This record gives sequence, C-alpha cells and structure tokens, in this order.
Amino acid sequence: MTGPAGESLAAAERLLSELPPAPAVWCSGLRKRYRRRTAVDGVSFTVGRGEVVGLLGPNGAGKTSVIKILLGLVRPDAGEVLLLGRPAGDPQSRARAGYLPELFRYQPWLTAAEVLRLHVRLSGTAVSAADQRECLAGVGLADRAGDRVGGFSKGMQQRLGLAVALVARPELVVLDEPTSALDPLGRADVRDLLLALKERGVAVLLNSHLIGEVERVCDRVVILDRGRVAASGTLAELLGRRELRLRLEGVRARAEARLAEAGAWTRARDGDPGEVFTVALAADPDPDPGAVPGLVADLVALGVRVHAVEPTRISLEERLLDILRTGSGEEHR
Ligand SMILES: Nc1ncnc2c1ncn2[C@@H]1O[C@H](COP(=O)(O)OP(=O)(O)OP(=O)(O)O)[C@@H](O)[C@H]1O
Repeated sequence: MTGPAGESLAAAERLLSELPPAPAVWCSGLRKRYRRRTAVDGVSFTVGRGEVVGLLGPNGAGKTSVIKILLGLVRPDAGEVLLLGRPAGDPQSRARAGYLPELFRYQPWLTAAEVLRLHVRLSGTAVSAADQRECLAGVGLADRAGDRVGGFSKGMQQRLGLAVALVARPELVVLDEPTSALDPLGRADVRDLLLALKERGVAVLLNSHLIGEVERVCDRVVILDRGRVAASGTLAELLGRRELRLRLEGVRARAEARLAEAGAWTRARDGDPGEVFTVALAADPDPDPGAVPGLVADLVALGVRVHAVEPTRISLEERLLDILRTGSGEEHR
C-alpha cells in the first residue's frame, strides 16, 4: 500500500513494535465448574516475560484446571486468557508455548528421538536434527535417543516430556509437576534447566508440590486454595519479615540502641557464651546488602564480642501452611 494510508499503516506498525511485549500469561476472572463442583473460582494473575512463577496449593485446589484453561485445553465457564498476547488455544500462541502435562504418556513403540521429531512436526517449527539431539542431551537422555519409549522408566518418560516441552525453543513453558517422577539428581537437573530458561528470558509457569524447589527458582508465587487465589506475590512479599540471630557478649546501652536501629529486638539469656539477640529486620524487597556487615562492625566498635550471626527467614512452606490454615494471605492478593 502506498500514499497516506500506507504511511499511517507503517506508522501504526512502528508504534506497535515499540510497545513492550504482552505478558507471557494474562488471565482474568477464570471460572470452571465440573457438575456441582467448582474447580476454579475467579482466578486472575499474570506471568511476565522472562518471569518464573510458581503455582502452589493443596490437592484439588484447581492448579491443573487453571493450566489447562490457559493452554486452551479446557474451556472456562467465564473469564479471559491471553497467552503471549493472543487468545488461549490460538495456534500461533500455542506454537510458542511448551507444555509438560501432569500425566504424560508417549507412544511406546516410538524411540525418544522419534517422539521429539513428531512433536517438532506438530508444533510447525523448524528445529534441526542437531538441536533435537542437543535437547535430548539437555534432559539427560543423550544415550537413550534410539531406545523405544515403552522401555523407559517413569522418570525417563518425564525427562522426555521436558524435552518435548522445550524442543521448539518456546517463549513460555508451562510445567505441571515436572519432577513428580524424578530422583533427587533429576530434580536438581530440572532446577538447573529452569535457571537456564530464566537466563534466556523464557517465562515459566511451574506447578509443583516441592516447595523448596519453587522457593529456589521462582520470582513470584500464586497460591490457589479451593479454586481461588489465596495469596500471590514475590517471595519477599509473601515471606515478609527477615530475622537476624546474633550471639553477642558485652552488650550495653549504646549497643542496644544500635540494635534497635536495625529493627525490633529481643534478648534470650542462655550464657553459651553471651546471649542470643533476635532482630526483626524490616520486610524489604530490595534489602541493603551492607546492613548486616554494617551492624556487626558498629557492634564490634562498641566493644561487643560477636560470636555468631545467622540470618533467618520463615520458609515458604511455613508461610504456605499458614495461609492455607488461616487464610491470612489477603494482603498480597
Ligand atoms: N475432568 C474433570 N471432571 C470432573 N472434575 C474434575 C475434572 N478435572 C478436575 N476436576 C475437579 O476439579 C478440582 C480441581 O482439580 P485440579 O486437578 O485442577 O486440582 P490440582 O490443584 O491440580 O490438584 P493436584 O495437586 O491433586 O494435582 C478437583 O475437585 C477435581 O476433582
């Protein structure tokens, strides 16, 4: 198109290309009932580009249902989904999203390499044979590429599932319980894989019951309970208060004042040697890395003998149980 109409179209396209990309996942007001059972009840959240978000919650909370709605595999009764800026189920967004289902089963008569080739064909993306081999190697199946899947252990099939999810170099990866069949070494491999994806700017939505895993790799967490978002936020927001435990000897008034500057403190006399001081540091998503060394240096300058310094924080598991038992996650919804 030429002339003024062509120019304004080009200008509009330029403007669009300068806009930040749509979030990897955006969903709002999702609802789903199975007969009389409500599985998903007004769920909204986003996964930003390059962000790793953990979906947590007890059995039956609705995590898999939400994931299936996002991927266009289940039709919601209400609500909207945009996957990489397009409606759920749109072939263009699905081709750019990798998915490892909770229940995976691959054609037992095919070899691992054939399963991968099949999924590459289905995704409509061009992935070279060398890249496919590399992908299998990345999940620890390099020497099983030519073996039939029927002879694979559950863990090996799950590794293959990961390769299927990752082979077409997706911009978003949705992993539903990716380590349920893996041994501790396999879990560590997946953790490394997730960190590598994060480094490449790939967005990840991870459903896992392994809270330690989620705590290590996720930027943000969405906690579902009975179909609703019970809490969501960054780990710093959800875990809140950090504590510093110090074993100190010779604390006098000026040192006490310095401790109070750092946060509200308590003292427990146990004489082994000195006393244990617990300082509640303020919740800060971007804490000053010099705060603790600064406090220790000042205490030493005030004549205090510092025997031990131990930063502690409530674990995600403790917080999750707290939210699920008391519903006290409201402030971060
Ligand atoms: N196809 C279905 N037909 C009927 N009910 C279903 C179906 N899929 C899910 N449900 C119900 O919806 C609710 C949520 O299930 P969902 O699988 O989404 O939970 P989940 O959080 O993924 O659980 P888990 O941690 O045990 O995998 C459950 O009560 C479940 O029984």
